Amino acid sequence: MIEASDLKKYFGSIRALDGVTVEIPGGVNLIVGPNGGGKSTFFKIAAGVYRPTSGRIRVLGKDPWRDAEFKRKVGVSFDPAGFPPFVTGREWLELFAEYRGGNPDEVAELLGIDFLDRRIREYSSGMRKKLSLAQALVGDPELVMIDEPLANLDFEAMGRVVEIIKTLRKETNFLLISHIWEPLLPVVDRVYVIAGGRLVAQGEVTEMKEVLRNLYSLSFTSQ
Ligand SMILES: Nc1ncnc2c1ncn2[C@@H]1O[C@H](COP(=O)(O)OP(=O)(O)OP(=O)(O)O)[C@@H](O)[C@H]1O
Repeated sequence: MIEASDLKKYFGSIRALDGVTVEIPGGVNLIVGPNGGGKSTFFKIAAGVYRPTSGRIRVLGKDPWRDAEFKRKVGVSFDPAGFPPFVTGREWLELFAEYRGGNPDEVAELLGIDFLDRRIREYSSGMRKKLSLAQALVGDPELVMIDEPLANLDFEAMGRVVEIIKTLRKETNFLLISHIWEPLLPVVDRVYVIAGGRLVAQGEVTEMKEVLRNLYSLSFTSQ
């Protein structure tokens, strides 16, 4: 689904990604790692937002930076999400539905969104997160990429998102970045740890539970 080879992204002297080689198969894939480790940079290259400094990436067989067709097959939710303030949630989702298909009302119902006709500038952070998730899901894309799917959500909404992934994983692939990884583990297939601009661990979720627990307790004991 995603293949990267010696992928690098430098911002001046900052080596945000410093040679990542990875093959991410279909399924539900979770990227974790410390703040500033390079997760979002990898995500943005995979989403076609950043051009790599060097190296190669293919997502669903396409070059995300160059291939316009790519955007019809992939739904993306960034964190933080950027929206134009004066449009309504419905108008925003209609833009995505226009080129990817799908129905804004259906995806809104799935996420428990009952505020589609209000202007986005009136939304709370949790409402913005839900709209951003809806934007990634509308039109049933082949790959759904979500940066922080559970951030800013209440417990009910978190449970709903986990259930949505559980249902959709039969026909859709996911690439997730999440600091809140524990609720996601039951629906995740594989975990990747990016730190210091490098891929430092990867594996099936069953093998990675211990690695995750160690990372978590290390980050507490080192403070
Ligand atoms: N647009 C940018 N310009 C300059 N430096 C950047 C830019 N984006 C990221 N960086 C730097 O690249 C490094 C990796 O950042 P990145 O956002 O990829 O990390 P992350 O793992 O997603 O972190 P977090 O968990 O805090 O979101 C950091 O040192 C960051 O300061």
